Amino acid sequence: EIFSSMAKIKDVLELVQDYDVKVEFFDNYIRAQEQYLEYLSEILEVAENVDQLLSKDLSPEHPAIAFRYFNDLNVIHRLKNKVDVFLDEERNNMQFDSEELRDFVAELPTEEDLNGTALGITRLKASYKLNVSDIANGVIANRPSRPLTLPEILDMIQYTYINFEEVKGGNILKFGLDILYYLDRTWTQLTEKEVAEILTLQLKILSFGGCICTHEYKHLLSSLILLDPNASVPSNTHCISFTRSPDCQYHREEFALDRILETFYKLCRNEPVNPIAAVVPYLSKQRHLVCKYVHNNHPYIILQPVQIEYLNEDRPTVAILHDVVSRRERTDLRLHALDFLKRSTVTTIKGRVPSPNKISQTMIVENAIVNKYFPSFRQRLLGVTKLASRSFESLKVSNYGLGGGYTIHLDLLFPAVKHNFTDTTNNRLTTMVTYLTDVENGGATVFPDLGLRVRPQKGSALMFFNLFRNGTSNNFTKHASCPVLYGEKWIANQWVLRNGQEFAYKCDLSNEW
Ligand SMILES: O=C(O)CCC(=O)C(=O)O
Ligand SMILES: [Fe+2]
Repeated sequence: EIFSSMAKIKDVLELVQDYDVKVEFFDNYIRAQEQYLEYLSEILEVAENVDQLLSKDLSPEHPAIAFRYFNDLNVIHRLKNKVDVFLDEERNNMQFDSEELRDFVAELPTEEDLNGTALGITRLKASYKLNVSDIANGVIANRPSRPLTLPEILDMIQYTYINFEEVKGGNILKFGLDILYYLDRTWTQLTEKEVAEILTLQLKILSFGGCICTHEYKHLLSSLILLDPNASVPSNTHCISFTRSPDCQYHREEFALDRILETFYKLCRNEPVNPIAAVVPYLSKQRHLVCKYVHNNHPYIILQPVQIEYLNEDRPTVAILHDVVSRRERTDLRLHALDFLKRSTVTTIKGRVPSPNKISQTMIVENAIVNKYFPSFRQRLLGVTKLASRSFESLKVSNYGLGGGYTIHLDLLFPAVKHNFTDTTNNRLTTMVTYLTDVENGGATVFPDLGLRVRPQKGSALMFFNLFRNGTSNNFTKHASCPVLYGEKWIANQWVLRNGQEFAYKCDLSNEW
């Protein structure tokens, strides 16, 4: 009882005064909890959004849908710092595992992923001549999805130009401008703020292209200033070399590509192309091309011979080996690879960096593992090619990403010595690209010089010889993977080195097969 003693009443009041400090603590605590709850409800909102998309059975193999997922999930990632601060201050007395939340957030797509996705879409647009209205309407490869909202499109364009300096390219500039012009023409109820945003982006892109003195730039600029006199105007900081005409008409024209790129893209779109003149004499034999069954008396294929389909008989030999990987092996290889996949990299003066030419993740399956877990696959390749097993490299499994592909290249380990006739380096004699999946749309392997296009067929291997008999590089084998337009592409590459094949493939001084 307190009321019956004045001394005790005073005591209580003093106690409350002492407690002020603690009140501040509670105040902070509650505010932090409120922020945290706010953060969690933002996560929930995004998760519900994604859930709703997923429940409509919309596949992330659809580039526009993938962009939308990433854009949504990135919202959570951007709040990462908030949750980190909260968790670090140990004010979390929530009923769930906060480390788990931290791990979850760390796995979500970053700005770099959004940049990569947006660039993937620009690559698809350029290589497959996609039309901007389709992209804006969420239609890719005739697969529909919900039209992108204006903020989503603007986000997509913004993300395209993050790290722009590193990815300079006409098609990338053209992508943003094309979509913005499309928006300009089609959006009827844009707010002033949205128009200003579009104008700012247009100016920014034009300035990337070094076009700030043009009539067009000045015109856009005056419209922007009218809308927002305080607008911060992007200035020309990057004057890049591909501005073709002084009045910057490039956004209305297609970029001129060099012949080989042009051929590459045409092959990707399955348009007819002619092989280069130098290989025409060797292609004449194509009339006699055969499709044959081979077992070479090899125990693994004697009961189930392998069908070889020649696409080019000579200089270089290009063939498809049908059904060399079983369904079980294809699934097991993919499952095995999944945990180890790493972004394909190249070595530069700055060390190993993500390869701009190969948009995929890869992993190596060592020979011991291949021989133990995938013996039939290995044996079938040995049986059909009659090559010596000691020169088989480890298997390299790759999975391409969004808009992922591999630009034109030769499969040589030592490109620097490719014209040296006294070359004794142990280069790659044979490539076998084994397709572990079909690809719904895109993702063909193409040979621009030969005018050849090979559509991935699960279980089959595309085989070609990279070297002439004298050991020098056959540059007609340059090849590329078209970007995956829709679906998923998994391959396993089996390279076979030259040394050790002296009996299987005799060498001589000729540069012929
Ligand atoms: O993915 C493809 O179709 C080709 C792959 C390739 O050329 C390579 O990995 O060297
Ligand atoms: Fe290759």
